Amino acid sequence: MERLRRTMMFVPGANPAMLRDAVLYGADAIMFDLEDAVSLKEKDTARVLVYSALKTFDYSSVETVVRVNALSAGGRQDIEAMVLGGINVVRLPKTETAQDIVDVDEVITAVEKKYGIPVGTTNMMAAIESAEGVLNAREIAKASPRMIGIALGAEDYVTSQKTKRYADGAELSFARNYILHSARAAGIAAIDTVYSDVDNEAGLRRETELIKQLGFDGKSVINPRQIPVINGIYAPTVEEVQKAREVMAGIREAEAKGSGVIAVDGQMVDKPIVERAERVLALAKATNMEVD
Ligand SMILES: CC(=O)SCCNC(=O)CCNC(=O)[C@H](O)C(C)(C)COP(=O)(O)OP(=O)(O)OC[C@H]1O[C@@H](n2cnc3c(N)ncnc32)[C@H](O)[C@@H]1OP(=O)(O)O
Ligand SMILES: O=C([O-])CC(=O)C(=O)O
Ligand SMILES: [Mg+2]
Repeated sequence: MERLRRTMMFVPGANPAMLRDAVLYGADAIMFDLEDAVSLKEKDTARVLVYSALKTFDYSSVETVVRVNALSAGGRQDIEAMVLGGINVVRLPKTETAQDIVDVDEVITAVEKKYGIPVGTTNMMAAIESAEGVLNAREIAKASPRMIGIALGAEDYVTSQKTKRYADGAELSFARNYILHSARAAGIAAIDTVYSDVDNEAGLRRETELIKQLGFDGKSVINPRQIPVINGIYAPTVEEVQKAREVMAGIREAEAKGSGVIAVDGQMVDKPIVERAERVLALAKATNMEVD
């Protein structure tokens, strides 16, 4: 089973208490922020704080991600400190072109070589936050073998589209679908954007149901209260697990009889349905549900 990326929690890099406790809340990934959650005068402090957090705290149960600044705005120093600190993934915000990814890849490679870290150790992802970025998503997703995912950054995106976020998400429909297709075509993860209204649990639920239906792996998160809601929506239900087990038992029986297709509860079961059942069981196992 591929790595779970249901919840990636932003943690402002200049906040020592949040850096210390971030791992406690059950997010699949902790995303240290050196970009928009950090004021200009705190940029250097945040870089040092996140570096020492990486060296001090045990993040082994989660994937560590850092949102760096643009290469022209301190990103080189960010990357050097984070790669040296052992970060798992560098996330480039406001990615516009595949060349942006190639440029960051080169900086990471230079840092890995400088410190004797095997080249390729550090993964990358891109946040896409503009029309240009969305239209180039397909090339961005394939721009480096380090790429593990692409994410929508909807707050900047709607601003650049001269709109705002609405409850039904219609303004994000094209970007979400294009980013999702680009990620799937490249064989990497698709991560949906943050839900900024932290006190609106019903709204978060609606949005998460929608992006799960589309096929996203998960969402970026800004507050610990959002994590159990999203992880819960992504967990398979007991009925889904039961159905998946019936499908697997049925297909084993059919294969024993030399057939590739059977009916379970009046529904046709063939290869893609078996693949989905396997995914449900793997997801159930990964989320510690009882499967057998
Ligand atoms: C458009 C973008 O770029 S989004 C990405 C950049 N933005 C961010 O990173 C924002 C991150 N989130 C936050 O700063 C905060 O959650 C806010 C400002 C949205 C809300 O703050 P609050 O109302 O104080 O949150 P809340 O009361 O739920 O906090 C509860 C606890 O969780 C902690 N917490 C809140 N958010 C986070 C976080 N993102 N990471 C780690 N810990 C957090 C708080 O420190 C608090 O801890 P405590 O109980 O030990 O004091
Ligand atoms: O990447 C995200 O979801 C947060 C962000 O920067 C944006 O929405 O502009
Ligand atoms: Mg943004």
